[in-house]
Amino acid sequence: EESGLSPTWITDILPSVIQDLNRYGVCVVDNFLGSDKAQPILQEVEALHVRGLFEDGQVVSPNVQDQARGIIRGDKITWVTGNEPQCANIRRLVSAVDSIIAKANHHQDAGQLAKYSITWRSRAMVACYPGQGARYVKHVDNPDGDGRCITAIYYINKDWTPEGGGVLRIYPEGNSQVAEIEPLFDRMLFFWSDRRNPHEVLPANVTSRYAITLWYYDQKEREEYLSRASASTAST
Ligand SMILES: O=C(O)CCC(=O)Nc1cc2ccccc2cn1
Ligand SMILES: [Mn+2]
Repeated sequence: EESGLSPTWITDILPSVIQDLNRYGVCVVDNFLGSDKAQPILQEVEALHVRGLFEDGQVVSPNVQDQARGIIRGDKITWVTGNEPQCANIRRLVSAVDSIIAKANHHQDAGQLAKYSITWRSRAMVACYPGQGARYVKHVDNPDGDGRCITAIYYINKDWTPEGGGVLRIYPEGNSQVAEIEPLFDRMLFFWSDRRNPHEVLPANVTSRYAITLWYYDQKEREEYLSRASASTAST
């Protein structure tokens, strides 16, 4: 794949990613990279963890009512660009996801994806839920138009069982169906980042529930958000 051409597997899964996002707002791809490529990614993440690079997520919410509810998220996170020396395999994952998102965005049958121009993405957020019931309360990733249009989450939990917990529950807007996504090894998940997909992480019992998240930005929404933000700081 280093030739820069997208591997055939990327073009093969593209239609189902586009179709599922348009139809359900959510898309799950199992055996995304194949275990021989997924395993080294897990090892890099475990190495980051062993080296103590994970910090507590936002342990207590800035606003009071959330504080009254106690911890709103129990994840520990670290951000990587993928260019760090020990993250070569994470970088391969990131470039594979970049390629899928770019091709889907420009595909002639992109549907709702066509209204976005996805020109930017976040760094990779590597998260670990340390077990003992760690969870993330129901929330929307992008409730107020900060530019994020697609959330991409890659799970790397070997031999996951229901007792392990840590299921991602998505409540697709306008749909009575709740989606329960098990954080399985080498599973890739895409969903719209806005209010269409409130979601929560149910209490995790396994020692470490790992996931790598990327957020993709729509250029127009991002620029409008930044100009609003700068206008508000200018006026203060
Ligand atoms: O790991 C999963 O299955 C998803 C967890 C999740 O929703 N994480 C998450 C993490 C976030 C960190 C900072 C700001 C917003 C955030 C929104 N969501
Ligand atoms: Mn989220």
